[in-house]
Amino acid sequence: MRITDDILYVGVNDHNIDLFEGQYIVPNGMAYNSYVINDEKIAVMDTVDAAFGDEWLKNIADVLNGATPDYLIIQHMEPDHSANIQKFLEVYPNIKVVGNAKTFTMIGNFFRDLKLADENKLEVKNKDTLTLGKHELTFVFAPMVHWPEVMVTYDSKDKVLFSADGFGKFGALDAEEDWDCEARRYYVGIVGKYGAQVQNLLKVAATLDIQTICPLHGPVLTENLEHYIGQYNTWSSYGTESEGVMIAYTSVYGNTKKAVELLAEKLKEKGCPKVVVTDLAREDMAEAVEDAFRYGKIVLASTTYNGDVFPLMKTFIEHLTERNYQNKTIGLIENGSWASMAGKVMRGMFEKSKNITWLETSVKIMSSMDEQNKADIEKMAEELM
Ligand SMILES: Cc1cc2nc3c(=O)[nH]c(=O)nc-3n(C[C@H](O)[C@H](O)[C@H](O)COP(=O)(O)O)c2cc1C
Repeated sequence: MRITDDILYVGVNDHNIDLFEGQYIVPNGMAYNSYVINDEKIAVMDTVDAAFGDEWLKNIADVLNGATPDYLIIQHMEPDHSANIQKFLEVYPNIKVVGNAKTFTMIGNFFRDLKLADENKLEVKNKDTLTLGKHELTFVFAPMVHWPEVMVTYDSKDKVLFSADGFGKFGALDAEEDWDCEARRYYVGIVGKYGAQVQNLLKVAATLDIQTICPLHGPVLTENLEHYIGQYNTWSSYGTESEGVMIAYTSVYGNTKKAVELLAEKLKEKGCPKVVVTDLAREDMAEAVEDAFRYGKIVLASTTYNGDVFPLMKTFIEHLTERNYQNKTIGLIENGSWASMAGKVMRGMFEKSKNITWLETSVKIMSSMDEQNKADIEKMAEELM
């Protein structure tokens, strides 16, 4: 695949993957992207997952027609991108691996048998440039987006931003699917905690003339870049992407679920633009977490369980607070049969979260809804509109 006259795609699709990063289901697989910049000097941008080393090397050889690369640029050290440095050196022993000080420390720690000679290393500092001929590359450090050694690379000739894991998504490149949905699940799940760092990077990106974004996962972005950058701006500022309400619940015997259904019905009656109801025991957790970040208003409804909140709700809230959940309006529905604790625990879990607005109305059910609960649900729906 040709991206510009001189930039070629040499990545791979993975349809064998079980879980991405040990926890995310990827029904449409995963792509590990890699690119060749073909100039007087030839640079390869990142490697791919260990399982695809041979396929990747073949892709490179196919586009190089016998030429030899000069540089292997390592933007990010997660092994799905860095696993084949050794393999690459075995085929091209005279190349220089380009990275920063943190990259080289991580190479040593991840790959104990890989002894990089000084002549195989080119250490760069933030904003350093590397000229390949017509192409001048600028390395922009992006610490904690989402690892400390991450750097992105800007090619001023073709106006391409190689964005490391930024602008990536789940799904192999041969899968036809909506970008926003799987890019949001990827972003919130994997980078969500580091909104402030992404905002810093977006500020630098705004100073560059970018016509193409080449991420390490997901499709190369060539059109409508304002949309993708706009989405990243919303996500990283913990803004509201879509109007509506998300209701996440757990229920053992179905009484909390009934209250949730009533609330959803009331909201729809009142014309709420979107009501998303999520059963935390049955939905993909990453999908639920993604929705909680997407909407500005959420309602958490949970049973009390052994003097605590139901475990799946606890896990869900931990997923939110761990990712710096903020700027949201939250309502609570709790249920207990003798000493309800769920509401108190749920609220307490957001103690350190910034800019949370609590609905005035909360709903406290004793086993099953009574008339007061129904009236409160009506009031809660009113408040959410
Ligand atoms: C294992 C277990 C532990 C529970 N612990 C408590 C508790 O500590 N306090 C309480 O008030 N209710 C407790 N309950 C009862 C439920 O919270 C209560 O029956 C609630 O109404 C269930 O709502 P649901 O119909 O939506 O499942 C417990 C239930 C189960 C199954």
